[in-house]
Amino acid sequence: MAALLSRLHHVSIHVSNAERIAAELSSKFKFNLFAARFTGRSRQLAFRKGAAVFVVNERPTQGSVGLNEGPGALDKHGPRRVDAGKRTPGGSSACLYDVSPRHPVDTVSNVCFEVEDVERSFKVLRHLGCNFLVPPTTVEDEDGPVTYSVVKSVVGNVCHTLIDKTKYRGVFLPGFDFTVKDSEGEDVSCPVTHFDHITYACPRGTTQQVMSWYEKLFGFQRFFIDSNEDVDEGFVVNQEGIGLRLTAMQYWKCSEAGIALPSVDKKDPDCKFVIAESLPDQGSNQVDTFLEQHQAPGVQHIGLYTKDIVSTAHTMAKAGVQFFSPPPAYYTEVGKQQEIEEAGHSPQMLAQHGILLDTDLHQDPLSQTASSENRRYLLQVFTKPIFAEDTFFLELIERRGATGFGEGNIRALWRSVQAYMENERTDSRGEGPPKTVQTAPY
Ligand SMILES: O=C(O)C(=O)Cc1ccc(O)cc1
Ligand SMILES: [Fe+2]
Repeated sequence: MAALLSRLHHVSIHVSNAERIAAELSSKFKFNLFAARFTGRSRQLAFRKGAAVFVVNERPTQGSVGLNEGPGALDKHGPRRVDAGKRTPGGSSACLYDVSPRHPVDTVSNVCFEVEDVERSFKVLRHLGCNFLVPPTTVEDEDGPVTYSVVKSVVGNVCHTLIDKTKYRGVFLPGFDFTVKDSEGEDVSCPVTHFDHITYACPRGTTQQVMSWYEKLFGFQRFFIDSNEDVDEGFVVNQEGIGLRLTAMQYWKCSEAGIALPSVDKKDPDCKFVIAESLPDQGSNQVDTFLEQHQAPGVQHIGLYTKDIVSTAHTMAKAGVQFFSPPPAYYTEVGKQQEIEEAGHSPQMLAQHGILLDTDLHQDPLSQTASSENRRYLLQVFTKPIFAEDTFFLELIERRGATGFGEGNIRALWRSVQAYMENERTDSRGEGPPKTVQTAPY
């Protein structure tokens, strides 16, 4: 039996300069800083937009604490409690609810999940051979206790904090102080509601191992991105210089149902996970670039779900977010133009910010043709890398019925990134004038 997850709680970023990424998240991506924790050695800043929460941790530059040296590090005597009664919880620990990674570059390295019972999860997972970096540890403040534990994932530097907040009445976590109350109302110009998916960049040949790990330990289930996808191969795009293998998995929120088996009580799927690996002999690509520059497998991008991608991209672009754009021909190609119009959008509006549209022609088994009612759409736009290296980026995604990832969008994204790496990126580093990039038609 796996340890089931109630829901995704937050995603934690570790950077050398918290101020820079904090400014990006709040002024450009319109996240609200709502809680913060400062110690002599570190800063942790929590930002949210809808249910999507990022915690930005500043890497201590000197005398940093290693993975297994933290205050809650696992000792040979099993779990130990840093416990009750503290008004200022967490003492001086550098990264409460996380480990301070010794990672050489900025990175998104912890995906924190809520669970119902950390002690129980710990026992189950340890029995299944899981590697714990922090044993169950309780911290509390006047709003009650929270118990957490940190487990190392099979993917590069990724860790998962498992957290039980069921007895906690506060808004975020003990140890964090509230900053100005963020506006609770919906931001109509930028309606991002939650994390849609998290994509890992992994080395060739490791997808199966990653899938099995998440299946066995957390009960994740495979889902097919495409109806023609091969069970063993995953969704393979291997043409015209694109060499990508994608495999997707998800879990079901199970908090309200107690520990129900996902197959018995299918609740809404929570954030999906995508494993991306490159294929050989297709030249340089964004997955290998990530692996080189990040110096490990890890979180390559996160899809932010929005109810209105046009308005969100417009607001963010005005605030300075840079998006990848496909070549203008994408929007003037007859088939694509018609597809965009049939979906109720204007090619000009989508072109303005590089928004891609894919149609999933879901054929009703009883009907001969795919009518407009069973067309499902997927709109996506990808930002340029957020950190100094070509590693992590964000994506905006609006789903109109489509649940997977569009092959056309993946191709368009791939080409835009390729063009950027060969052209703009070198140009922005002052290495010569822009070159004309030849791209294949869509
Ligand atoms: O399409 C998406 O949003 C995905 O998440 C799939 C994906 C994964 C990795 C890439 O380098 C490009 C596309
Ligand atoms: Fe994505």
